Amino acid sequence: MPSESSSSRCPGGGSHRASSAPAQEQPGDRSHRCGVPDALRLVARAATGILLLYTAPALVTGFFPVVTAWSVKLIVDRLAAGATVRELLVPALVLVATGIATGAVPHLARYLRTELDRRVGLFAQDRLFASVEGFPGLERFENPDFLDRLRLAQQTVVGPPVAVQALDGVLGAVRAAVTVVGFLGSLLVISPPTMALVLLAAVPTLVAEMLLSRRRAATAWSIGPDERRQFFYMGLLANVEAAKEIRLFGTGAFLRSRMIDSRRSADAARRAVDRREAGLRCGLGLLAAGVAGAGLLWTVGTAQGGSLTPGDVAVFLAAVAGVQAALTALTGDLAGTHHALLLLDHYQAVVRAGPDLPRAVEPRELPPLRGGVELRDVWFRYSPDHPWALRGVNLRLPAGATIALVGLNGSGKSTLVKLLCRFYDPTHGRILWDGVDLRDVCPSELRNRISAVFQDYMEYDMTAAESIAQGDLGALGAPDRIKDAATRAGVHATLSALPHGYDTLLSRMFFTESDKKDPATGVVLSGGQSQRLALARAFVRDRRDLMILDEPSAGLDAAAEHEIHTSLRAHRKGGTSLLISHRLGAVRDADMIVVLERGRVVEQGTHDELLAQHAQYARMYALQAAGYRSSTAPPATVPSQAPSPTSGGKGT
Ligand SMILES: Nc1ncnc2c1ncn2[C@@H]1O[C@H](COP(=O)(O)OP(=O)(O)OP(=O)(O)O)[C@@H](O)[C@H]1O
Repeated sequence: MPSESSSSRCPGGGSHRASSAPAQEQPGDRSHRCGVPDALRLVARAATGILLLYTAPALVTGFFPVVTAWSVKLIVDRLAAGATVRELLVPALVLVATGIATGAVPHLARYLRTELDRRVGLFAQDRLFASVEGFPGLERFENPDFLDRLRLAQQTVVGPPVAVQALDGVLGAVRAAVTVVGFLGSLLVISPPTMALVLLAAVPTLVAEMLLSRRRAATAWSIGPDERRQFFYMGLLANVEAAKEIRLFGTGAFLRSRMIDSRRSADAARRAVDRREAGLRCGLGLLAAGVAGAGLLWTVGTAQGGSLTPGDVAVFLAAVAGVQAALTALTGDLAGTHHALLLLDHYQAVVRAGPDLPRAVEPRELPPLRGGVELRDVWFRYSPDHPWALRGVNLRLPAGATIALVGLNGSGKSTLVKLLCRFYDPTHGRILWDGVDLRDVCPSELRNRISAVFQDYMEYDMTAAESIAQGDLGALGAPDRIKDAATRAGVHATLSALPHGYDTLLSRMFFTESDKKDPATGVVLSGGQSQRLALARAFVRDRRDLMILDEPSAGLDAAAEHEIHTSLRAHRKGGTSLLISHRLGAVRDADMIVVLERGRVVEQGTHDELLAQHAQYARMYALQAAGYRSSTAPPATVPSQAPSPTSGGKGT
């Protein structure tokens, strides 16, 4: 169990506190729900100065419609009273100034807004991926709920960041509220009955707009699955990997119809809301026109009686239109803010998720491997809902030995490797590195001592040298190390012959308009060559204590796999290696072969010892050897020394 005491630093792993991994948050979990202050804090941390510059004019513009109406009123009233030019000058200048500001401020605000988007986007993106990079384990990457949340969180940082959208919504709502209050206050001063009339007309608008925005938000969420399906089919139809099967199986039309069905279904939901919105807006328009008309008749009549001035009539008309427009904007802004905050929830949940593995308070140093790695009664399942992948594994990997792990599909080989790298912790039991429990060491320190090629190795869209140096970034400035690793992986000749040698880009993704026709811009390696490149990536860091090759050679022929393992042993004399392979002949020279079956170690020993046991290993080996014989008949009995399956088909 992780020990508990004061905090200390773990290189690359953050501070250590005794804590178990936080419970997996679900997308529906609202315990950390974001509010406007969270959005503001994020924007302020990214760009305080621009935030202040942007906020002030954005709010001031709320007064413009009211100031304009009052200026018009004063001019009209003074004109009607036969005022002099001097008396008209001030309201006229205010009107002109407001007009200029109304024309200029939006452009300035737009520039500040885009700058705010850029800075907040950069800050939020860096923070999001720093958090993701900080998860030491793999569980979250294999959890569909978390992946869904991560996908939504990524959406919040591409395009206009949602924190700025939330800020904009709030500013818009405040601006609209300022306009409404300004007009109502003006009418209260001029004529309380007209204010009551405008207020009365505003209530249905407000209610209708709120209902509409709620329905729009509900529709946006309800069509989410349809939209995701649509994107899935779009991606599939444009994907080079899928293209082979789609063409061969002739499923293109089927997939396209599914994509279109998803779109139709989403469109139908949107259409229903649009229709409702159109009907309601027509009603609101009629209501506004009715109120404006009735109010106008009343105010004109009152003005004729001398109780209201012509300017009061102008303010009334501006107020009816202004309040309706401001209320529509207000509800739209509030709905926009609500939507942005819901998305920000996902962002914050990822950023605040914390490490996904328990952390030792005082991490122990991991010494270079002297004795060995030992698994003691290790049980593991991916979650309580999953069956056990490892069931009480007891195994010792002695330092300096080459150990092969074999077994049928699903027997737990890759799972065991994931535990050795501490991508997960055992559910029960312990893994000891020279007696030190892996739970008590910093994951980054452990991984510093390990090199590996995984079954699902990566292909990087980088130059050949950069791609190999991903195994050890220190090799970036050391071409000899890169060449040595490539030579050992049997890919040096291929890479040297590329248009720019090791500096050739292994991708056709990043060409520009000018060099897109130049084949030297980038090349695509074959599957087997890519696999050798992945091996070179592992070899470039092979001064590590433990080398793991998890089926590194599925794309290579049997002889090539044998050659790789032989070369590995020669270069790693004295080093500890764990080899996983389905080709038993390729690993027959290992110091120890361990057979896994349904998560249990069922046999272990040297090749000869295991053959002598006439058990599962011997059966598997005989079966594979039979596949290499010229005769297709299975062997009647298990031979004591079957021919090597790596003999490349030149069987007996
Ligand atoms: N991410 C995962 N989530 C849930 N179950 C998993 C996950 N990965 C593997 N399993 C399950 O754990 C068991 C062991 O799988 P594992 O990949 O370790 O087997 P393996 O021996 O490496 O198989 P193969 O030879 O096919 O690579 C299998 O039942 C598999 O379905």
